Amino acid sequence: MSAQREMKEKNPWHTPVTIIITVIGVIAIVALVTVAVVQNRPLPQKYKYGIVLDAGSSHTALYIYEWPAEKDNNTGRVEQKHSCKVDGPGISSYASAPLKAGQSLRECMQKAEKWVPSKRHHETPLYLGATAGMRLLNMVDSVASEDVFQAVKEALQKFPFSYQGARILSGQEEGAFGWVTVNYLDERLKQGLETTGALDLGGASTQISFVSDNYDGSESPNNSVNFRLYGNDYNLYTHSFLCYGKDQAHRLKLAHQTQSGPNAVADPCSHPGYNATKKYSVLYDSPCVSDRKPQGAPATFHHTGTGNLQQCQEVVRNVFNFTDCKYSHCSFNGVFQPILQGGFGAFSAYYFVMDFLNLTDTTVPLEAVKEQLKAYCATPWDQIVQQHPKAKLKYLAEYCFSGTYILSLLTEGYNFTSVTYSDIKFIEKIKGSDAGWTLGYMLNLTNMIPAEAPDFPPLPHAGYVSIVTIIAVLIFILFLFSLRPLWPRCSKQQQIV
Ligand SMILES: Nc1ncnc2c1ncn2[C@@H]1O[C@H](COP(=O)(O)OP(=O)(O)O)[C@@H](O)[C@H]1O
Ligand SMILES: [Ca+2]
Repeated sequence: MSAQREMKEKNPWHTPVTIIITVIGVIAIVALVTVAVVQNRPLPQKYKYGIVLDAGSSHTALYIYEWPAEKDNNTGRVEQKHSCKVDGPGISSYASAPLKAGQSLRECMQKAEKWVPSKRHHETPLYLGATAGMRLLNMVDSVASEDVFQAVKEALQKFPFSYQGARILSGQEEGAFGWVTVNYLDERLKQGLETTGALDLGGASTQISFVSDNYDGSESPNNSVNFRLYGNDYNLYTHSFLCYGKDQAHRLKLAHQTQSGPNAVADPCSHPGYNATKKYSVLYDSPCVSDRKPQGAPATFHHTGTGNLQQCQEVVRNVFNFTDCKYSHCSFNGVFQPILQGGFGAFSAYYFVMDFLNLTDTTVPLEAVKEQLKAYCATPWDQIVQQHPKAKLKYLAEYCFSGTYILSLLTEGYNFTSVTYSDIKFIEKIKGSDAGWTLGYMLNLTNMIPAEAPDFPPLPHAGYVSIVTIIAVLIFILFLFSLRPLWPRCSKQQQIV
């Protein structure tokens, strides 16, 4: 008993000085770590929002983007929170009833009011960008185009958001912002990685945008767009082909086919058994084809299908002009294009069509892709309708053409080969956000991509707290050791006991 008491008395941890020092030390460390944690704890996340309406030639879609409030101009954190497809056709189809263009947007706008927290409504920027459908309407009837914009503007201003305007994007903007979106979402811009090219297929126009080491902008400066993003300079090649979206290209092809016999078209790009009566006035109601209307054409023509891929490829080829090129390299129609470089993301109708045809896998050799398409085109129309009861008939009637057009555009138009075909990825979304020009457009207009690389804190929060804790504990241990002369000597006695 007495030996135990003696040992207790001699144990350094039981002397009043060391007990007090230890308690104070522990309290100090706990306080230090608590301050470090509390001071640097991420605040409850607050978000900001932005809304972009994509007024395409075939339809309008609304996108709501969201990003953490305190990191406006920082990293790749803007995400698509919600999208809404407007019912009905694109706004350019309302040329003769502009008010309806405005009304058509109401439903999606009301949904947007619910998605964006009401206290953020007034600071949420709202943009509408129109693409090739309105470019074409503006070309043939600029008054009608103004009326549509006026109606759209009045409809949008009724909502509590911060309306920032509605306008037609140039083809270059459409191409360049699609490229920004793809590379922003992939975090290639922030990390300064090699960028991905962007291929966008719409209904009325199509865009190709990429960075090539062989292009400095001097040859055909109209195709050049320069960006400085996160401290890197990009010299982007971009071109938009008006009338080469898949709906206008379909008109170009039909217009060409009706030249030879205006009463009937036996179309190798339509399925065997397909049969429809079409109006010339509808076919030629577009500046892309209006100059090709045959003299004295009847009011209608019979459109029937023969389902032959090889012949379809031949008629599709006719929509491109490969003859004159005054540059070192051209794609088609005498348009300059540098040598293709790097990977490409192909989105919008590229994806819709190739996904429907089960052809999004580009590791499948091009020849095998064509074989599959050949079999699809040759399938009788009634069988196609039966197999896809839910698909829209208008789309269904054109997937054979659309697939053929896509392959022809990529290989004969842009010069992808059976080797470089696998550099293309058919994509719909990247990390939950749709690929398209809208995100890039908003990032640009809100200055959300800085020209210079942002400064990052040297350590993440968890690393900072751990280091502070370890250093505090080490200092405390060192302190205890510095008090060693005060420690009673007990170890020998413990051994004796
Ligand atoms: N499910 C689908 N299947 C096939 N094509 C589709 C589908 N959804 C949309 N599309 C097509 O995608 C294209 C979208 O083009 P859009 O953005 O409206 O025109 P633009 O960009 O030329 O102004 C249209 O040709 C439309 O028909
Ligand atoms: Ca589009």
